[in-house]
Amino acid sequence: MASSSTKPISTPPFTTTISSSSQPSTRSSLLSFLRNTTPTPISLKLSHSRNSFLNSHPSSSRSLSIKNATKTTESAETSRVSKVGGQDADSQETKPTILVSEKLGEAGLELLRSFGDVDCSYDLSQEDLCKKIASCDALIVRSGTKVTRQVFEAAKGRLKVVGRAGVGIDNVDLQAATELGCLVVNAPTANTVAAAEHGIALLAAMTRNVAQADASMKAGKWQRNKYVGVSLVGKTLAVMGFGKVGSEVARRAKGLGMQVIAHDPYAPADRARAIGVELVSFDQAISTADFISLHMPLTPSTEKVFNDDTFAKVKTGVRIINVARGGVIDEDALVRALDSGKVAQAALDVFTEEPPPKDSKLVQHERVTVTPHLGASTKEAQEGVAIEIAEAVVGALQGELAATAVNAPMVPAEVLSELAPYVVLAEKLGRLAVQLVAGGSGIKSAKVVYRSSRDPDDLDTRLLRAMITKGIIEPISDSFINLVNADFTAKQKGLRISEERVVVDTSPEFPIHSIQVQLSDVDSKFGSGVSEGGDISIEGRVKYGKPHLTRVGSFSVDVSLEGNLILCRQVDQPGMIGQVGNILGEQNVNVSFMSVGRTVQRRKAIMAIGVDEEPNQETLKKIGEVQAIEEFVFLKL
Ligand SMILES: NC(=O)C1=CN([C@@H]2O[C@H](COP(=O)(O)OP(=O)(O)OC[C@H]3O[C@@H](n4cnc5c(N)ncnc54)[C@H](O)[C@@H]3O)[C@@H](O)[C@H]2O)C=CC1
Ligand SMILES: O=C(O)C(=O)COP(=O)(O)O
Repeated sequence: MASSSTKPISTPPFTTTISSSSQPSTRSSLLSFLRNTTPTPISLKLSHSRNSFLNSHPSSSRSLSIKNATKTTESAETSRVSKVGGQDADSQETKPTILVSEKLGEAGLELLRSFGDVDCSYDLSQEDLCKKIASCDALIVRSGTKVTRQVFEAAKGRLKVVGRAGVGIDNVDLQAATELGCLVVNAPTANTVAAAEHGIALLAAMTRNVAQADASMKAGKWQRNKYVGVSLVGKTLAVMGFGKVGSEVARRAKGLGMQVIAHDPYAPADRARAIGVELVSFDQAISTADFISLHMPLTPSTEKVFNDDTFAKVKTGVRIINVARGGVIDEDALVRALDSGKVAQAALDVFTEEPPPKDSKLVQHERVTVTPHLGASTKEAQEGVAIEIAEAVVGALQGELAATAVNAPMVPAEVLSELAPYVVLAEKLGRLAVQLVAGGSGIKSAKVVYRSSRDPDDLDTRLLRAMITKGIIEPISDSFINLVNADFTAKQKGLRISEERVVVDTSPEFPIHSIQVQLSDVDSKFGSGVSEGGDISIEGRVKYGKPHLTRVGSFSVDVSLEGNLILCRQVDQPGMIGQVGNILGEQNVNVSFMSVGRTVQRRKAIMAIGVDEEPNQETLKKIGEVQAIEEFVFLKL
């Protein structure tokens, strides 16, 4: 039962707080970012017909946590890893299965092996990949594996994370991954220098005909006049895509005495200026350059941006280097431009189809230098990439947020550690608010109000918003909801989430003073949860690093958000805490926290009771029968 020790927190006016019990650490809560927990709302008094949205059912028990995942998977290979059946998975030793479908650096493999069962199966056909994937928790790929919708569907919900050991994720169907709640992470930094160096190597090799001259000598020839090259110094290089690789190429090209211009619609001008590069329009870049080096990702908007029209605008005799993706060039158009002399030479590391057909005109072209997608292939880059991706995948399998997530809010580590307790709070508030909704009307809009003393630009709320969305959607959806697909699922369900920032005069040491979740145009099964404005309204704060519920409707309370929660509205009178506490105690339900909030003394009060266990129906019925209690609701956190 509750002890009578008072927690040293400042309570709002008219609020009494009694607490016992240890609280979950923020870290353990953090681990649940990518998990799916499934509360089932139960309410007695004032519980009318359930609205269509809520009616949709309690959510499934799928989870991104390894333990739960093995619980729900039925494949033969899973049972080899763990046969937990219907038992409590916590008591089982389970190891995740990680499929590595392309060669990965040894240091990364070691890290993965220390955590899970690693299956290195290279050169799998799509069919074999689809068969294998149903028994895998993670998949690690490079550019050679196509992770299609078919693969995600074949995973039947078990696959939690796809790790791309490199930058480009054009071989992964991100939309399918997101819809099915599978996190995609990449390793964006470890191969930047390798790719840039390869770009420079191709540039130099192409202009001095190194590959052609080498082949000629090996064929027994000595052709000094045939392989006269062109110089780089003083020439203009256009870097298309001024990101990590592009800017490193630019830096190196400047060292070779080239003039460098760049085109990138999203690159900040000051970064370009800092290394003496002018950002220009696409047309200006291609029409003034002697050399064009491609460094943009392959996306629907960059696919075949180099086509007949583009080649018509380039300087005659231009030389092209592509270490980005083959698909950004229309390869047939490039062959035409080479044949016509519009393009003098090309150096290509990447191709639309890899490997390209043996009779590819482009590969066979005399003025084209080719390498088989070697941009990232240095020992250093491969070790770095392997470690970067192994860490991200292991973290994701443990339920942690990945700083390199491609299809979930990505938050820098320092921001994440500051936001962590608010993230836990955000999900719990969403979860509580939705459990107060009664039947009759679907939830169409939710509003989140963040009160903070920080400048709006200084607070990134994407992660909080996603967690509130997850909290709202999860209890009312039969599909698997996590941080990855929460927004997508909310949109599918027609739920609009708006956000408002209110600047308050509190200590800027803390990023957020309070978070309020309001659900409008819905009926509540707990009338006291409705604010004066008519919305279901729940507000919380982080206190001493822990999430607290501080307001329900227009009642101030103060209860630590852990375990489960009972909210009662009663006539404010002595003995209420004791009566309810006794009922719970008789059933061995431990009270972890208790708080009474009232508007006017001896009139209405709200009692918020944190309970470790879930009271049975009998216990809840007894609480409902206490005379002074007018309504109450049991909520799972
Ligand atoms: N050949 C190889 O082995 C390697 C190839 N790559 C390729 O290089 C690409 C770039 O890598 P990073 O620099 O690390 O990525 P990044 O994300 O740092 O840079 C990409 C840049 O392209 C820009 N961009 C996007 N759309 C554009 C457009 N329409 N026109 C011009 N710029 C546009 C972006 O704003 C961004 O600044 C990757 O997406 C990958 O496809 C990367 C590493 C190795
Ligand atoms: O990182 C990238 O985008 C690359 O293209 C490298 O590809 P790879 O891992 O060598 O197949």
